[in-house]
Amino acid sequence: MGNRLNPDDLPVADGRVYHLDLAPEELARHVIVVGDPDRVPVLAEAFLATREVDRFHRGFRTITGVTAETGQRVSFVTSGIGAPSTEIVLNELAALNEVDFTTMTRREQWQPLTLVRLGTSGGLNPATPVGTLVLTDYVVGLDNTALYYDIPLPDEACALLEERVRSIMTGAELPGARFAGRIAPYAARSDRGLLASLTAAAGTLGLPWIRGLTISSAGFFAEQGRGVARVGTTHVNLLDALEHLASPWPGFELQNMEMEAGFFLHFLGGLGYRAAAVCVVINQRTSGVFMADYRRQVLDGARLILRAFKECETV
Ligand SMILES: O=P(O)(O)O[C@H]1O[C@H](CO)[C@@H](O)[C@H]1O
Ligand SMILES: O=c1cc[nH]c(=O)[nH]1
Repeated sequence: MGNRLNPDDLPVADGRVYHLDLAPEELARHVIVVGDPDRVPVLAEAFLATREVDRFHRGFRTITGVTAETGQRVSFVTSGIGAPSTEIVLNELAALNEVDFTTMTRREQWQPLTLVRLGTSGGLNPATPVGTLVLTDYVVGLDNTALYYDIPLPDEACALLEERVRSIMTGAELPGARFAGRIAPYAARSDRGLLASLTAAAGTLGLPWIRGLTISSAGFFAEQGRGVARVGTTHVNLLDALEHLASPWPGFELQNMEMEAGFFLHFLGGLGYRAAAVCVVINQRTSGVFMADYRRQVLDGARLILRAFKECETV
């Protein structure tokens, strides 16, 4: 029992993990993770033929069931907003998959989970219309939550991206800003096989979609170039600066900005799970257009992911 987990390290009450209020057998091996808890019942209503679990705790709604279209068991899980919240959820999902809750020890064997983040995002590419589904190829995270997890660089493209974004961020800093030089961009990528399945499903369904580069910010306002508050910001014209990122590399077109894909792909890639991100472009940061009703596009995104899950199952 040397590797028994301390109840304070992994809090479990009534056999269910603390924040998600979920037991190991209640989690499916294919998971769609959404930011907004209200999106969970919408997806369940649209896609599940049967429901076996519906839980809501600490703002995290989870529904598990079998889909009508593919007959696959799937969980819809909430990440909440931002990397810190996502860090809690993904650690608990991994524990549900890898820990025996009766002995509180790590299982010797477990199957990797397959997870896709389905979210909304701000469009950074003027050529990509609002309503498009962005399949994240690579992501650069600007939060510091991921920096607590020492995961090797996935490839050379990630190394290049980290360097480029670091240099762009530094160049956009206001001279003398207190936190100048403190932001450390990190890059991650979607699982190649899962991304290929998503790309194939998107082509089959005939939806507006594009593959590209995503920026994951640590916040929604100053972090995404929104100077709303009455305090100064560390960077000037951050969005203008980031827009210059894509140009040197065909295939690395910058597409969108959101708040979870960076940690999601970094952490899950480190665990060896299959993970990807699909986000609807709901506004155009460069022109200021905003689409408040994106329910149909989110449902399209979920349909696409469920198709890809089914294809992956046979690979
Ligand atoms: O729609 P979700 O999945 O929440 O994603 C986006 O929307 C939130 C900001 O409004 C952030 O969580 C961002 O990543
Ligand atoms: O602009 C946007 C829209 C959605 N989500 C974000 O994080 N930013």
